[in-house]
Amino acid sequence: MEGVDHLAHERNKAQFDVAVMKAVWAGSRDAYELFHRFSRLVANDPEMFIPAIKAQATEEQQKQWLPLANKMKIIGSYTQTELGHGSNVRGLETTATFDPKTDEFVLNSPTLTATKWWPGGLGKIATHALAHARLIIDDKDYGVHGFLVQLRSLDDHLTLPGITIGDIGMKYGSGAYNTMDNGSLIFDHVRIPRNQMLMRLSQVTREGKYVPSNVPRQLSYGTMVYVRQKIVFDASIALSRAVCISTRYSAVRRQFGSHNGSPETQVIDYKTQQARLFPLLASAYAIRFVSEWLNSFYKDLLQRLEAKDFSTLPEAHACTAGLKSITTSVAADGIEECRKLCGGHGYLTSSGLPELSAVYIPACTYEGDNVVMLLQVARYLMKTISQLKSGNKPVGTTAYLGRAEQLMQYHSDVLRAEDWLKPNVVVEAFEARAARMSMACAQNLSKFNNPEDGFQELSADLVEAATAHCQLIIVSKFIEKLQQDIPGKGVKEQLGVLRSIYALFLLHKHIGDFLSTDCITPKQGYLANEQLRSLYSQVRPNAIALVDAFNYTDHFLSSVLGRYDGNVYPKLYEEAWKDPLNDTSIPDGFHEYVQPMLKQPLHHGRL
Ligand SMILES: CCCCCCCC/C=C\CCCCCC(=O)SCCNC(=O)CCNC(=O)[C@H](O)C(C)(C)COP(=O)(O)OP(=O)(O)OC[C@H]1O[C@@H](n2cnc3c(N)ncnc32)[C@H](O)[C@@H]1OP(=O)(O)O
Ligand SMILES: Cc1cc2nc3c(=O)[nH]c(=O)nc-3n(C[C@H](O)[C@H](O)[C@H](O)COP(=O)(O)OP(=O)(O)OC[C@H]3O[C@@H](n4cnc5c(N)ncnc54)[C@H](O)[C@@H]3O)c2cc1C
Repeated sequence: MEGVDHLAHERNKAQFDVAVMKAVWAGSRDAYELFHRFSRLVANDPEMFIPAIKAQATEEQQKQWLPLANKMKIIGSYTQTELGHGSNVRGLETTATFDPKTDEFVLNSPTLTATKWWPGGLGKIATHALAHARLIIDDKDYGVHGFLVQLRSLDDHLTLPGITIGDIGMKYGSGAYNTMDNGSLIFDHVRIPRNQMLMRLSQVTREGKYVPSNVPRQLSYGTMVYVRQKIVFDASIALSRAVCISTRYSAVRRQFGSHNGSPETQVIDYKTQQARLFPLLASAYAIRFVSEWLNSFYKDLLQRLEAKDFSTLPEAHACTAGLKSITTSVAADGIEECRKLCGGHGYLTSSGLPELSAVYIPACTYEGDNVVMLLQVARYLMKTISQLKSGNKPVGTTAYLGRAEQLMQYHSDVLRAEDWLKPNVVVEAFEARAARMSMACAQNLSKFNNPEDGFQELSADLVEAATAHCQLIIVSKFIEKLQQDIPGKGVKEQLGVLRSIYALFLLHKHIGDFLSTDCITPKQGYLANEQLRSLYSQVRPNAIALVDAFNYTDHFLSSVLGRYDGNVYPKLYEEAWKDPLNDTSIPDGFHEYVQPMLKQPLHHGRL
């Protein structure tokens, strides 16, 4: 029935102020108002290019290029990855050789594997590329730098001489990511003026002298730091969208349990459904809050960089790389789990979930493969530990490693299931687990003569240690969020429940880590699980209101199963009838191919 709210009885169960929770989810009341007024930002925003210019171009270059990019007079593509090299940026092969006679750089792709491959917008639309290439002066290789290269005529959009561009072809699924023209590009001795090398961080003079910057070379990777922190925020959107669909549908869907004609059981009431769904609901909130924190950390980094304070750059890199990795993996896996939670209907395009999954899963790869990113975190952790000996006191997200000795002695004092609700009890257990895993890696590394050999050999353990560290950050930031003043009836209580679910679910999932590092006993692990079950029951009456707090419109969700009004079945049926196969009752080709078979004579009563 139109106009009837089939989920009203669920909404009436809520024990908290949903309007206030909407503002908490949005970040502030103002952010909520803004969000309410404006439609969502489109994920594949072609402005990727612009942050890179801001980060790497001189003021003069910015004055020249940014107005053009902002007014869409030029369309740029961030062109870094090559056919043979993605993760290993230092291994890129494209060259930009300085020609002192003409005061130009000559861009060239010396091999097939040097072909630029993947950059978004490059295949068909971009007029310019921010191309990453090795700077060569007098046969000397100065490593990878950024160059602005015009690709296509601004008059007729035809490619310029020496440039071969194409689209790299269809991608996973048939959905929206195929509307993105990820491209391939070969340079054949393409000339650009010297002032089109981005020279904020290092310069090449008219005489061909390389002037290295007095700032860390890692600043040239600044765009990746910027985009990675954006991707963490994006993960909260993608996961919460899937969770919203799956939670609403789980309250609508009924299976089994009918007695004497009573309705069947709502599948959301099955404990197994809750144990799969509610941790994802909690994860969506956890990722949202950690992304909020990461964004403020990033803003602080920018202010420091302005003042030539580079002290937090390594931590910013480790946090953005690690959180990008953890949150996109959780979101990608979570979307797939949400699809399964919707049973067969989840596999229909009209559920919105297959499309969301196909568009989202490359987030685990782009802007840094997730394992490669965790290995960067592991390097940072190992470096931090190695500096402990020289009295360096770690700060920020690694401050706990400064208490490593104490954490090595830690044994959880949990006696009852409710003890696991205390934030300090949880944080200590997560700190001890992360510290012990990292310390064990550091100790094993010290047995190798060549640290790089050791790093390779132990890389699987290092990834696990990095994961434990990143999970600790997320748990801690959730706890810190709740230390803020949050008004509204029941809002803080509900967030407290979600915080505990998030932490205890992780503890349950990684129980092997906690037990093998001797941080908790099997009995304490059992108590954590007992507490988790009781928390699921507390979330149950609030589940629909907690996803309503995301404030997503039906248009944004694009899902028959996730409709706000829960009116799923008539709409599913209606959607099916929009399938072009249903335009005619006899399918194309039936008369040509199927009917002749049906008309073949029977032999002895058989075909
Ligand atoms: C604009 C809005 C965006 C909205 C976003 C939401 C939606 C997005 C939707 C679609 C977007 C799709 C975008 C996709 C775009 C791309 O994929 S662009 C290509 C991205 N490519 C990568 O991410 C490559 C990954 N590889 C790397 O980052 C590096 O090669 C590496 C870090 C793995 C290794 O670099 P290398 O120089 O070889 O490093 P090391 O020798 O290991 O390290 C040297 C030191 O530098 C430190 N470091 C490394 N990276 C950074 C960094 N980014 N910032 C600061 N510092 C860094 C590293 O820790 C080492 O430090 P130490 O010497 O102290 O140990
Ligand atoms: C949808 C999409 C959009 C993209 N957009 C852009 C763009 O706009 N611009 C751009 O320049 N690029 C873009 N890329 C490219 C993207 O950044 C790279 O694909 C990404 O950085 C991963 O690099 P790779 O493909 O070389 O993976 P590889 O490094 O080849 O990864 C293959 C496997 O090797 C493993 N591996 C690699 N190195 C190590 C190591 N050191 N230790 C252990 N394991 C390792 C990885 O974990 C992975 O399992 C895009 C990619 C995708 C999928």
